[in-house]
Parts: sequence; structure tokens; C-alpha cells
Amino acid sequence: MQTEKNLSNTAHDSHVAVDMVLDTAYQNISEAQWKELFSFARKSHLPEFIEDLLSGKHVNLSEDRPALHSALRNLSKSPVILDGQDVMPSVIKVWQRIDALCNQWVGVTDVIHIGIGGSDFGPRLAIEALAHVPEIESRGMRMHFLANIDTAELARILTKALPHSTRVIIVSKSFTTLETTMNAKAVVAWLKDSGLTQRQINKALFAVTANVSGAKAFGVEEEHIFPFWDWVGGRYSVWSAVGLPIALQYGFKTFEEFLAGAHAMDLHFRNAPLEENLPVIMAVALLHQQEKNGIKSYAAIPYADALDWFPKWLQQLDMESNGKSVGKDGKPIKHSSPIVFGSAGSNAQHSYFQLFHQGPEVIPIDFIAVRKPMSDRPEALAHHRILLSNCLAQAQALAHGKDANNPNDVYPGKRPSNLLLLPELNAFYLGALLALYENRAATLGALWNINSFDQPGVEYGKVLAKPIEKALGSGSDHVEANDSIDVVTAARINLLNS
Ligand SMILES: O=P(O)(O)OC[C@H]1O[C@H](O)[C@H](O)[C@@H](O)[C@@H]1O
Repeated sequence: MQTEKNLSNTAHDSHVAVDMVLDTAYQNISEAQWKELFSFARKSHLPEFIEDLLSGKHVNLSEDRPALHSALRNLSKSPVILDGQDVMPSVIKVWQRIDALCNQWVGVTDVIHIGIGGSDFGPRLAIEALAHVPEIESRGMRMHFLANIDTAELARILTKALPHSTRVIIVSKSFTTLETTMNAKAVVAWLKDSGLTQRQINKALFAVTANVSGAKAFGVEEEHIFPFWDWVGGRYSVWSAVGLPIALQYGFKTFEEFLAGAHAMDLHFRNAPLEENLPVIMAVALLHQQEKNGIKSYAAIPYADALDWFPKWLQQLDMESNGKSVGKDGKPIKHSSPIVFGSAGSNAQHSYFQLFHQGPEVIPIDFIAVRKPMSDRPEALAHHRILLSNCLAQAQALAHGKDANNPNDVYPGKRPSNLLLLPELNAFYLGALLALYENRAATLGALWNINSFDQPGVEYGKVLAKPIEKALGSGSDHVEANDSIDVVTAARINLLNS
């Protein structure tokens, strides 16, 4: 079996960092091409960018601030200077408060975590991912995540939660996100309707935010507010008190391990030469596929059911960070984020893998596998072996393809993929995995000349929703088009109001 390149492993095919193996053999990139890619990265001043990012320079140019989420997992506590001041004392203070809170919550049956986007995906993913790790003891609270403004999610939660032993955490960097504040009001009303006194409600209500005055104005007591800072992007915020559910459910030590894995990955990102640097290798490989195959999308398929939320978290990370058409200088750019999608394997094989194998487009894939089964029961070992063999088989089939007389049976092959192998799934390696992808997104942004830390494109729709909501609220089915509502939308409003 051969692809373009002889598929015997070359120097750039297999790398280890933080005990994770990245195998790029099926990327089909020659030695000379790798060299060129790393040389391009150097010409693009990537090493300087990495240093600027991790040392607190204002890499978020449009908002004139740093993107210092790495400080939130800096367990070495070494000073991180931002505009002349060490941020670590305030970070450490929040860690201490999280730790203390874990000990205070006794008899809590339900936690309702209200937040959306970056205030939701990270903790939701971590709670799911660590739920079945045998070494991690869960405190057994029902951890409910409430994001959607659609009341279906709210209703589902409120039928299960026991109001007198529920705690509510409102998580919003801005504390102005409509979905979150409305859901929070609805949950407070439910507590009231369930007979809780104002004092009991105050006791139940907590907030995590960069807008402390906003949370206070909402009615959260100051000592129940866990702050984070404007230099932490929402989609990079799970390392802050946004990750509170991880500590509350699995203990502060587990939360620390999660941070430790991410910190280890940051150290690797900062210190490893580009040629051995996992986030960089993954980024330049994607760049190569954009140049060579004009790829427009890529998939992340974790062969671990516990990581089913990972692709959703990754979608926001990659597409909100790098889904842009102009560079830092405001000029059009050649490449930006492909469409990202994925879900747990082997389920995904039974859904959209047909397109990977025989569709007209080349879609690079990150196969993410875990070496250690989630349990050592005999049936778990057998299941795990089948899971891994499927993962390996899919990558091989995609790389080599298959000839046949019947065109229907032809697999074109040369479909690139990475294998990322975690030694086991625990808090440490989950942290390392997320930080790997965060650093990869930042690297891609740097190579594409994109500011990965703002998201101006999400605002316009929110602005337009306001007059539309007003028109829907009017109940009139004679709404006319105006400056903010066009003819099509006016007709749709009239349809809904009729
Ligand atoms: O945390 P919040 O301020 O409530 O923001 C929640 C989300 O809102 C917007 O959709 C932003 O695009 C996201 O980046 C953010 O994560």
C-alpha cells in the first residue's frame, strides 16, 4: 500500500508532548514540504507571536488587550506581568475562593449553570468528559446546563431540580447576554414560586463574570461573585471560575489537574522548537491542506464517547476565533478557518463518513483516540479494542483509497488525517487537549494574519433582533419594511403574527 509519499514514518510523522502522541503520517507531507512550512512559519514571525501571546502583549489589536488565558492555568504562579502589574495574585485569590466554595456546598442536590457560548461549552464538555473516569469521584450533584433561550431546556431542568437544595451559577463575561439574563430571571422566579424566601434565594445565587457591577445590579451578593478579566476571551474562559462546575462536582484537586495539563501544554508551546511543537505542527499541516487541496472544512472525531462535546467546543474556538475575511491590517486574507465539525466515533462513521471516503471534497480529519479503556472490565476491553481498530481502519482507508472496476466502489484515497493519541482520559489530559487546540487556533490566526481574539461578526444579528422582537411583540400582521426590517423579514413577521 502506497500513497504519494512512501508511508514509512518520516522525521515529522510522530511527535510526543505532554505524553500525547501526534502522528501525521497520513498527512502525506514530504520532508521538503514540512521544511517549507516551518520556514513560512518563521518568516511569519510565529516564534515572536507565541512569546507575545504568552507574555501578555496586546495581541488582541482591535480591543487593545492581551489574550492571557494561559495565566489562568499558570500553576507555577510565576509572575505574569500585564501593563506593569502581576496578574497572578488576583488569579490565585480566585483559586482559593473556588477551593473554599467546594468545601462549603454540602447537601446541594442540583446546580443550574446558566451561560451560553464560551460560558457554556467548556464546563459542559469537562463535566461530561470526566463523568466516567474511574479515578474521579463525583459529588453526585445534578449539574444542569442552561444555555438556550428556548424554554425547552429550562423546562427540562426545572422538572428535575429540587428548588430548596439547588444552587444557581450565572456565568457571563459581559453579564449583558440576553439569553443568560432572561434565563437567570426565569430561574429566580421559579425559586420564588417554589416558596424560597429572598434570603434563601440570595444564598442560592452565584455569578461568574468580568462585569461585577452588572452581577451586583442583577441581585447577586458580592461575596457570591467570582470575577474574571477582560483579558480572558469568553471561548478561552473555562480555566477561570467559569470552570467552577468542574471543581464543585469533581473536587478542587481535579480542577487543578485540568489546569496543570493545560499549563504543561503551554510550556511545550512556548519552549519546543517549531518542528516539534504539536500545536504548530497541526496548524501548518492544515495550512498545507488549504494550499494543496483547497480544503474548506475539517473534522475532529474523538473516538471516545466522553468527548462528544469536544467538537462543539472546538467549533466556537476555531470558527469564532478565525472565521474572518480580513487580516489584522484590514486587508483581505487568503485563508481563514475552515468549517469545523465532528462528533464521537464510531457513531460518526455511521453518519457522514461516506462523504469523507467518496465525496468530491477533501476533508482533513483529526482522529482523537485514548489508549486506556474507560474501565478494565473484560467487556470494556473488547469494546475498546473495536473502537480503536475502527479509528485506525478509517484513517488507513482514507489515506490509501481503493481501486475498483465499478466507479461506485472506488475510494480515491489521499485523504489526510492526524492521529492524536491520549494516554488516558482524565482531567490532566483533557486540559492538555483543550490547550493544544487553543494554541493551534492562535497559531493558525498568526499564520493567516488574523486577530483570533475578537468576534465583531456576532454583533450585527443581535442588533437586528431587537426591532424584530418589538415587531413580533406588537402582534400586528401589517408590519411594513423599514430601515431595520426588510421586505422578506416583514412578511415573515406578519406570517408569525397572523
Ligand atoms: O459570556 P457572555 O458575555 O455572556 O457571552 C457569551 C457569548 O456571547 C457571544 O455570542 C460571543 O460571541 C461569545 O464569544 C460569548 O461566549
